[in-house]
Order: sequence, then C-alpha cells, then structure tokens
Amino acid sequence: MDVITIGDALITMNPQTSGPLRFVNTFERKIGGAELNVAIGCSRLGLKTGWISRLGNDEFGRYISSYARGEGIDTSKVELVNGFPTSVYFKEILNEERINSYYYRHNSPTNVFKVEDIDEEYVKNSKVVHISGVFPAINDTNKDIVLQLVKLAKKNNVIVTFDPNIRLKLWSGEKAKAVLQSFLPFVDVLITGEEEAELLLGSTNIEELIELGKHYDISHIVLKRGEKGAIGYKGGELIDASPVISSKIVDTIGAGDGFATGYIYSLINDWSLERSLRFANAVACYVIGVPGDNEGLPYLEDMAVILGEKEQITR
Ligand SMILES: O=C(O)C(=O)C[C@H](O)[C@H](O)COP(=O)(O)O
Repeated sequence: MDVITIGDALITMNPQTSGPLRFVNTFERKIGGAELNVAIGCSRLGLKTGWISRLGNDEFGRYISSYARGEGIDTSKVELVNGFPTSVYFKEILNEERINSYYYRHNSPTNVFKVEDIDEEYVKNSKVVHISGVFPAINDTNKDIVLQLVKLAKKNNVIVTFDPNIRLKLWSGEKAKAVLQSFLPFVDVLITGEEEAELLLGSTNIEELIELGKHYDISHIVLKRGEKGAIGYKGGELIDASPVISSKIVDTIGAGDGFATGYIYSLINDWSLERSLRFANAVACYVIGVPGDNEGLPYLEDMAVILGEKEQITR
C-alpha cells in the first residue's frame, strides 16, 4: 500500500434545502468520514490505499463497504459487525459559511476494535499511515488503537501524517488536547487548521509551531488558513502559499480531507514544498465546489486542468 488510514465512516444525510434542519424535508443519502474521505481521495489520485474500519452489519454498512471497494480502496481490514449500527450524521447548511453536523455515532461499530486488530505486516508494507482526530474522538478506546498503529508505523519507518480534525461535538477541548498530544511523538507530518493548532499547541504562529514541533521531532508542519492559503515548513524551508484557485463554494465539508489527500500524494511523490502546498490547496478547492464530503475529490487528470497544466475540453 502507498497509504493506509483508520476511521469510522458514516452515512451523511445531505439536506436538499438550506436552513434550519427542522424545516428540511428531503435529504440525499451520501457517505462521509474524515479518514475514509482521505482514502477515497488518495485512491482517485492513483495511490494504492487501504482503509481499516468496522461498520455495522446492516444495509448502511454494506453500502459504505461497497462504495469504498468501488473507489478502489483495499477493504481487507474492514469488517461488518453485529450489534452496532453504522454511524449516521445529518448536515445542516444555514449558508455557505455556517454548516452544522449532528452526529448519531455514540454506539459506533468501531467500539469493537481491539489493539491486537492492528496488523503489523499491513502497516509495515505501507509508505504512509494517515491518522485524524475524528476516530479517537468517537470513544475512549480508539486512542489506544491509534497509538498502536502509529507505534508500529514508527517502528517500521513508515511516515505518519496527522490531521487533528478536532470535533468539539464529539469531545471536550481538554480531552482532545490530551489525547491528540499523545500522538505527536509519533507524527512526521502535522497538517492543521489555525484553531486546531491553537487548541493543540497553544499557538497559530508558524515560528512558534516549528519550535514546538521540534520537541516532538515533527519534520513537516502545514498550517491551513482557508482562503488565505497555507504555510508549510519542511526541514528548514518555510513557504507561504496563497491559494492557487478560487472555487464557487457549494459545500465546505471535506475540504480539510481534500487538502490532506493532496499533501499525502505530494509526499509520496517527493515533491517540493511549494508544489505540495499548491497541489493540496487545489484538491481542497475542487472538493468545496461539489456537494457531499468526498464526491468532489479529483482524479489526477482533473488536477492537471485545475493547475493549468492541461487544457480542458468540455464538449
Ligand atoms: O465530521 C466528521 O466527524 C466526519 O468524519 C464527517 C466528514 O466527512 C468529515 O469530517 C469531513 O472533514 P473535513 O474535511 O475536515 O471537513
């Protein structure tokens, strides 16, 4: 595998009209889940991608599992389990900047994961392990699963990328900070938003973050700043990259996972920091132009067009 990740996927109920949820009568059933979104994105770009998960042994679990397989993801580490319904969430789109999530995932199928379920051979045979802060927020035991995964990655010289993806609807800020900080000694690449950096490391200043990152031996730090673009630090080099493109905003959910996808792709291809940031930003821009959490994730040929490297023929 080029990249493997672990997470809880959900059915996403996407509202067909904007406004408060109590007035929305029609939804489109879609699929979300931060880590699955990254797996889909990586697979679409052509990377060999594996996703470790547990889903309910129900219609939604079957749907998500075949969707992931259809996207070309290796699902050999996905099991459908009895007694735990597949997670669901409803999106509420008030306007393009105010989107709320309502989760129904307290009894997630990932509750059954045991530390022994992480297969060292699978980790060892991958180039990148991607983790996010959503999976450990679901219950109290997933943090041990993540720790096992990243410890095995470190032991086998596999790169660990980390997106804190802090969801305060799933846990408190203090708990998120304590758990997510425990992952940092195993992280090589930190891809964070400004608010998350503040919560996790107490700063949004890149110079301070670089110093803090040195304590944990983090070699890449990427600070995402939305429409202002991203700042990246890699082994002594610091680059402030403005977004390459702007896109009509249709649905911002999934943009962060799109960015992580683009950065992981660049990492595997050993691109320069500047190209990596440009590419990651462009993937995120693609995602926000399409409704749904992962539908907008591009293929490699789409990227050539958006980066102005290939002409698009539409008709
Ligand atoms: O919210 C959750 O817990 C989910 O897992 C559902 C979503 O699919 C991702 O959160 C999207 O993540 P972003 O790319 O950061 O917008």
